[in-house]
Amino acid sequence: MAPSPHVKKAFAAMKALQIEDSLIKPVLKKLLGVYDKNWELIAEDNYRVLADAIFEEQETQAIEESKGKKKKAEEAEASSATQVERGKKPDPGSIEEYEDALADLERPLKRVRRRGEGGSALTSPSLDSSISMDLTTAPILLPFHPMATENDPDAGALIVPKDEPFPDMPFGSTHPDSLDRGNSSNGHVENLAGETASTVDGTTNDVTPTAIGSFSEHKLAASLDSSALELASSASGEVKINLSFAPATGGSNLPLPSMEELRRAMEDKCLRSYKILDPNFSVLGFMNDMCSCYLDLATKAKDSANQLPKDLPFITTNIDELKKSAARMAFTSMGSNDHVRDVESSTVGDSMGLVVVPECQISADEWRLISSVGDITLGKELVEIPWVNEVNDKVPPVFRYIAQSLIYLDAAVKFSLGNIRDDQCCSSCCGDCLAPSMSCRCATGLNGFAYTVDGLLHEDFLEQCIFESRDPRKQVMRYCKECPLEKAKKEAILEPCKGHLKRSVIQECWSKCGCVKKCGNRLVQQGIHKKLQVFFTLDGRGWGLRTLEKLPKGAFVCEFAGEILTIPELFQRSAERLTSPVILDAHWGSEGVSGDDNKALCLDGTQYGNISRFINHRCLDANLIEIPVHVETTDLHYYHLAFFANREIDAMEELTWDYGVEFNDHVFPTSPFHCRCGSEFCRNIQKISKGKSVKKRA
Ligand SMILES: C[S@@+](CC[C@H](N)C(=O)[O-])C[C@H]1O[C@@H](n2cnc3c(N)ncnc32)[C@H](O)[C@@H]1O
Repeated sequence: MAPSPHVKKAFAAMKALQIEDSLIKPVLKKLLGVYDKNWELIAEDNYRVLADAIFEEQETQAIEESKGKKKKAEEAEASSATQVERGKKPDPGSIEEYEDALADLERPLKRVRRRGEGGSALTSPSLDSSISMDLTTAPILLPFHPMATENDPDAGALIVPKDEPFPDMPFGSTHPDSLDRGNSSNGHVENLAGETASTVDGTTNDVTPTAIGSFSEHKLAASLDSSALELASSASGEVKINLSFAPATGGSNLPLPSMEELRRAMEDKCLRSYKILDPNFSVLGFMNDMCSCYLDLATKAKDSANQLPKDLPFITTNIDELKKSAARMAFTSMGSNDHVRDVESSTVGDSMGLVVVPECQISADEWRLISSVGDITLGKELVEIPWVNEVNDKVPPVFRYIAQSLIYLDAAVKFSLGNIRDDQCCSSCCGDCLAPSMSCRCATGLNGFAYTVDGLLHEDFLEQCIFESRDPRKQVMRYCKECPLEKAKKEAILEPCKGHLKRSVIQECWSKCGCVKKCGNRLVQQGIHKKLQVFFTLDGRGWGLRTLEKLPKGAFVCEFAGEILTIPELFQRSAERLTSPVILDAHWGSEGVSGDDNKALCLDGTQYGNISRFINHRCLDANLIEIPVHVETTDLHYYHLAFFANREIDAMEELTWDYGVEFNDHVFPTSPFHCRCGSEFCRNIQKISKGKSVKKRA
């Protein structure tokens, strides 16, 4: 009979994965039986099920061998051979025909997957009693250990899982008392019934029962390599994966996802991320993804933005690992030595088997960091802004995301309706002030309407702003009688004002206007709409912000939000720690601007800030321009600082703005940096002497 092309293809696919022919044959035979010779299913995803099944078979064999069951395996093999000998009619396309043809092919024994990595068995049938993780049926135990609080005295009790399909399985669990009692911390793992489970070194311990259940004797499988996976297997080969799940403090009221939801989310993630047979697939990454998915599903269901950390759980295969990076697992291949160190330092006892994860607390800031992988804004903007790090294992600095600037302490910012004169707004109009039929008073403001109906800056207005900031011939300087910056230095002799650049400003419709929220003259106050991403730069500038979509010239990107500080507050703060201030000096030196200490303001986005705190500096030819925007008050001391694209910006381009810093001149007491902007106009290279204007930013 001519060789079946199906079988031939299957062998070729496995050979490409450097799997020995002798391993393929028995497994393929079984698969044909399981799948009722449905080649379509077997061939899916480049014979994924076959590869998975072979890996499983290998693992099964390894386990059986170690348990002294080699003999049994040989019998099974012999029995299957006898069946063939007895003249059982070969299946159409039987693999026997290909043995000869494939016999002389090279058969390197290299495994596709790395040590410590398991095959995904999410969709492949389990051929024998092999190790598998079937999320559709196998329970994933989530021991939940809230600490008892005044309001919830019951917290701290173990939650007993419902309807365990595998009642005789031991579990690695994090007992709330495990650290205190000390008797469960030395190389043994306690099952849910409080019985003692054997560790891999065979020692046992007695533990006071704390929950229901009865367990037969099983050996605990060693965790894969030194990873933090908590796996337990029974003699029959069933495996349970323990996700330690505990709140940081207090109780949890998260609407937890079902196992089915989790399975679907993980499958989706695997399909997207791992491309099935990718040699880089790792179980550890998979497990961490699963934890992240679980957390995502749970926190999405509950407005995570408003959650206090004490209400939220953390889920971990190893808490230190997760603390360090939720995204790290997905973004980088973690150094194995690091990982071992993490496991060792975070586990109690020296068990090489299941690890007992101590009840860890994570700080509120760490929690925010972990949970913000998908959206660094924590849902506080209209759009999600993810962060990625494809360079190293760093996570973004801890800060509190605020979409709008907030007064720190003494800043005298007045938002009052009385401040807005009737002739400064369009109280009689309705709808969209940019609509052609509208004659709106705001249009007769300083610059008319700055925006087009398409939501972009008018070209001529943008050009004017660009000239004002870049072209010394167009720059107008204003000088304070007593400059707040000089005053704040508190030097014996007050230095004269160095001058402040006069800038064109935008006046948006404000609260007294009768137009709708969606009015075209309310662009900045409508918030971020562009797809942005925080990423780690390759050239030593730390984190940066880039756009994931093409931005037209004049598009609004974001505003600079931070704490509103007075200048004396800024100087005091800068003496204590690093600040990233933006001075709101666009009107300084003009009429109507007092030298009052509490009215000269700046924004500091270091601790409380928005996405703009990640925008790096570029000398002169940055692609963003910052423009003052008056939104809720006519008070010239306070305005929003909005970033617009000053040219068309490609998707994935980094967004930059010129901080206005002169690298050889330290007006503000903040840390200077060595500029790596790469611009041909870089002031750090040219070492231009004293600047033309007061720095906007230190
Ligand atoms: C507002 S932060 C920008 C985000 C910052 N890269 C981060 O990782 O958080 C300003 C700091 O970024 C770094 N930075 C920004 N632009 C830079 C440049 N052109 N060259 C070198 N470092 C830069 C400096 O450390 C600077 O103090």
